[in-house]
Amino acid sequence: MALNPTGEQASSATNATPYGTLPPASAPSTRKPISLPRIQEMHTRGEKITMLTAYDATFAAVADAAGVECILVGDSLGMVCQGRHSTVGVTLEDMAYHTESVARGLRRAQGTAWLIGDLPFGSYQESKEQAIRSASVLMQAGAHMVKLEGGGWTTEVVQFLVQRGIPVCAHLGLTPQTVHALGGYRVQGRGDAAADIMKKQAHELQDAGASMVVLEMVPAPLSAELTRELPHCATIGIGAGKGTAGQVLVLHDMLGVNLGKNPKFVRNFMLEATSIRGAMEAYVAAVKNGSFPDDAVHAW
Ligand SMILES: Nc1nc(=O)c2c([nH]1)NC[C@@H]1CN(c3ccc(C(=O)N[C@@H](CCC(=O)O)C(=O)O)cc3)CN21
Ligand SMILES: CC(C)C(=O)C(=O)O
Ligand SMILES: [Mg+2]
Repeated sequence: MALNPTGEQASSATNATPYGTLPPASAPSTRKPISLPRIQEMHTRGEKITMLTAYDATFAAVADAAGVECILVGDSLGMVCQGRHSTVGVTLEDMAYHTESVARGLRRAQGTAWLIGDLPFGSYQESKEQAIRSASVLMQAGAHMVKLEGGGWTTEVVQFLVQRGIPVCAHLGLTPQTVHALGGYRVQGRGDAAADIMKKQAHELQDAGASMVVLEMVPAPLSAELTRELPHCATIGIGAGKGTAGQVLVLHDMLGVNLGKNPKFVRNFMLEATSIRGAMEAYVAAVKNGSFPDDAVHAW
């Protein structure tokens, strides 16, 4: 039986290719594209936002069909696709290539996901002007939003991009591009002093117009507090407990395929599914109903 790219049985053979049957180009989409106002509304209502990384057209289309609302073309591709030990070596060209592939996949599948492109190390640190040049490359590759790591010095960069019409996702806590300065992939924001700095940075980023912020390896009480304190900036947690507006995982991690040891915040959703699409659906369901992440495993 022919399968279309989203893993469903094809209903007609009108769009057959040697590799399977594509949905007809004219098929009306029943879902509305995810927009920034929709993400804001989910945050306001407390409906959990789901995000997964994807690096290619097919996985992006399957994640979209599984109901994942946001797809991040993460610079984690440097680790999971390129085999690096960190994300530091990833270039803007690499990010543009994968962003274009994902954007094409979503277009072909008539996907509705919100597409976020990660600005890689070295592509926004030099100046606001460098940042907007780099962000433009990812937007022209098909991203709807760009993400950049760090707080404090990034505030004016975020404001510059947002004022020029580029939606921005910030990223606080463990910022993998600065792993060498942080001394390893470890929890951030522990203790009152570090928590106060993160809170200040998060408020500045919201005020600068960041409409999302990834909180990576942050103590659960701190990320829950930030989520309540930032009504205009949806918090997306990874190893940050269940109190955030949404969750993100690296695609390969949640499918149980890896080159080494997984971070302990990862859950392998293939163990409760019989297909990749099923695993993604299980992830969406678990985030929506609050059963992922799990308090015991994901508290720092
Ligand atoms: N496959 C993959 N998954 C990710 O979540 C991920 C990437 N790659 N690449 C970019 C960053 C790097 N991240 C990482 C990488 C390693 C750990 C890790 O080893 N954590 C250990 C040690 C914690 C500690 O020392 O306190 C853990 O047990 O969670 C965590 C996050 C998260 N991101
Ligand atoms: C882990 C997420 C948040 C990320 O930045 C990436 O995949 O690069
Ligand atoms: Mg990243």
